[in-house]
Amino acid sequence: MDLSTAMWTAVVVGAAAVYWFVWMMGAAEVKGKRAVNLKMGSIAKDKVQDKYKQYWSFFLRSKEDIVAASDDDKVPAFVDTFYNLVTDIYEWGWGQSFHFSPSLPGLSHREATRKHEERAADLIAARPGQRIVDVGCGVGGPMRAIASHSGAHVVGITINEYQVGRASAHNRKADLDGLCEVVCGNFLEMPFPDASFDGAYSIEATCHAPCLEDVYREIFRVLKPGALYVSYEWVTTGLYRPDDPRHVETIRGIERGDALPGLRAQNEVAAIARQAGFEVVEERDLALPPAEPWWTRLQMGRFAYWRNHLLVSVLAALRIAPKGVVDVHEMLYETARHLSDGGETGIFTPMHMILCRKPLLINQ
Ligand SMILES: C=C(CC[C@@H](C)[C@H]1CC[C@H]2C3=CC[C@H]4[C@H](C)[C@@H](O)CC[C@]4(C)[C@H]3CC[C@]12C)C(C)C
Ligand SMILES: C[S@@+](CC[C@H](N)C(=O)[O-])C[C@H]1O[C@@H](n2cnc3c(N)ncnc32)[C@H](O)[C@@H]1O
Repeated sequence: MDLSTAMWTAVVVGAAAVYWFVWMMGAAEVKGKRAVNLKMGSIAKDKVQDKYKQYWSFFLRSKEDIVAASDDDKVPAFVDTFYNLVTDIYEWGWGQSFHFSPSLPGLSHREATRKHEERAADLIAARPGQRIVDVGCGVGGPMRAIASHSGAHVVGITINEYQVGRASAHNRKADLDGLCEVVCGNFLEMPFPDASFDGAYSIEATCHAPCLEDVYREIFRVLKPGALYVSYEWVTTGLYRPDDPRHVETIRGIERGDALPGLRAQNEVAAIARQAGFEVVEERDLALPPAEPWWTRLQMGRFAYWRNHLLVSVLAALRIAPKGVVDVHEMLYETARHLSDGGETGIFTPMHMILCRKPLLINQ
């Protein structure tokens, strides 16, 4: 082989390797978002790093510090920034459903995710002709699963405008835009009339509210009397010891890497729901045995994280992705470690299920 043939062979093989690395290895589990298309929501490319720093210094504080600085009301704006920073990375590396689910032997992650979503629809007995609200809908993975499983009309609300665009595009692509609708708004002040929904659900979303009672009250307001509401809550369990520094570090790690103004304790949730006016029908940690661990999906991807880290670093160096994407990716990697510690030690669950009913007769 002469020199020029060898050089051309090297160029072709190199290009094929780069193509394979970026497009095949870096492809989203659920196709639709690829590494080369990573944006940071509606943040301009040159502002990503600043926005990330602002986010980080806000959530680096504990709940007590946020409250002491009277910064509670700034939480939704920082949660919005968070989702500008992470939405594309989540979609690329996890899929269109931004939540966990128990592993189900013999089923893929995607199938297990779907079962967890359909379970929510079944719990509130969603059916055709009903209007259901999805409180904190992300890019609509659960909404599409629930609408097609139940035949109900689902209206999702998210604080993040970029997610509204993504969710609406996915709805159209899935031919579900007749049954699924997305609005941008704050779930603490929803742009919906009183008693306008037949049911509601929230999947791993209300943990972003500084005060759980406020969001539960708002959901209560928009529900018709007799309607059901189910939530999958992020909480610390009874195994959490606030005097154990390793427990505290795990929980603080989960809070700062997931835009949470302070995790609540599992045994507080039902009392809060009652305080908001609901009857509590059922309450259960869906992560408890016989459920299989939800956190193994995070651990099994160690190699994938390193591959992804390399990929985002290359894309940022080539200025295809914004510079700050590497910081955000690193933050998520750390967060994954804390989440899986939380799962393994049992001090944290992302799926404390609470099923509530708005009473038919309300005592004033
Ligand atoms: C409910 C919430 C989000 C839960 C999960 C969907 C996300 C929590 C942590 C995320 C991730 C961590 C590691 C990332 C990895 C480094 C990257 O290469 C690919 C994406 C990750 C796997 C990413 C995916 C989504 C999470 C699992 C919170 C915010 C209330
Ligand atoms: C972890 S994601 C879960 C999304 C979706 N439930 C799912 O499982 O795919 C949390 C969602 O809550 C939304 N959210 C957080 N705080 C909010 C607020 N104050 N008002 C409306 N949406 C909010 C975020 O924008 C995001 O869409």
